[in-house]
Amino acid sequence: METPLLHTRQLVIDVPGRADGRALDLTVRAGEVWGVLGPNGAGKTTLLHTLAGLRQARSGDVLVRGTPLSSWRRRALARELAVVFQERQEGFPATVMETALIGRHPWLSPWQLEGAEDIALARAALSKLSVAHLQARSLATLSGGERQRVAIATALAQAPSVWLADEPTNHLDLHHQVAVMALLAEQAAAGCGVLMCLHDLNLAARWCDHILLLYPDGEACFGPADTMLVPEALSRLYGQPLLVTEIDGTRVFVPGR
Ligand SMILES: Nc1ncnc2c1ncn2[C@@H]1O[C@H](COP(=O)(O)OP(=O)(O)OP(=O)(O)O)[C@@H](O)[C@H]1O
Repeated sequence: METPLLHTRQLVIDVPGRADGRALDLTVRAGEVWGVLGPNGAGKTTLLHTLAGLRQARSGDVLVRGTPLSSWRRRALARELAVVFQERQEGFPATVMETALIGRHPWLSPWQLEGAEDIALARAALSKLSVAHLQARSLATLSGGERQRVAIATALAQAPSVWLADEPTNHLDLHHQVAVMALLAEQAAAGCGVLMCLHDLNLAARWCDHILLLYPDGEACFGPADTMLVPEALSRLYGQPLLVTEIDGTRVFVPGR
């Protein structure tokens, strides 16, 4: 069988003060869209950062194309993995275009300047996220949703094989939430692997084919979306009664009162 884009071996993430919970043997293959669901503090961001090699695991391994993260050179890894962070700190002042071009850096040699092709790819990514008209603007002047779309455009310009996205629909209006979910699904259809943390069950049900449920005590279960997105499991996950119906072939969840 083909080497998966991303997999973990007995991975235990390091959530301070928490027992180990379930060691994860996850496999994200080309074409798959994974949603990670769980209540606040369950460890979704910690998992995503651990998968990206930004945070040390307590134990176990993360492998990209069958090679442990520790064996990858940073630049080569950045050609494979893009991370869309939940909240970004303002770094130095940068324009939208300069930000999108950062996505091209893994593809350039250390002191090489971006070329016409990089600029064209960055512009195409900004267009795809409907923020090309903002390209000369300082990032600091953007709205929350515009900034989120620039972050996703930057990852798109990076042309990764694996997308790790932390609540990618954060700050987005409904139309742009759908546009971003469609973009991630399109990336998967083109051969990428996608793993994202989500709070919106309905977006997860509509767009994800695999789901990981992460519980606050470190327990977890995962599998095909239709086996995971069941009201009993989700009600237990969030400590919140849920009702389910089906519209247009997709499960729709409504909180109980
Ligand atoms: N550096 C740290 N020191 C102490 N505790 C931390 C640290 N980083 C994370 N935590 C704790 O680890 C737990 C998991 O955090 P994490 O951000 O992964 O949760 P999450 O599932 O992404 O939550 P949310 O839905 O609120 O984004 C939280 O209780 C958090 O407070």
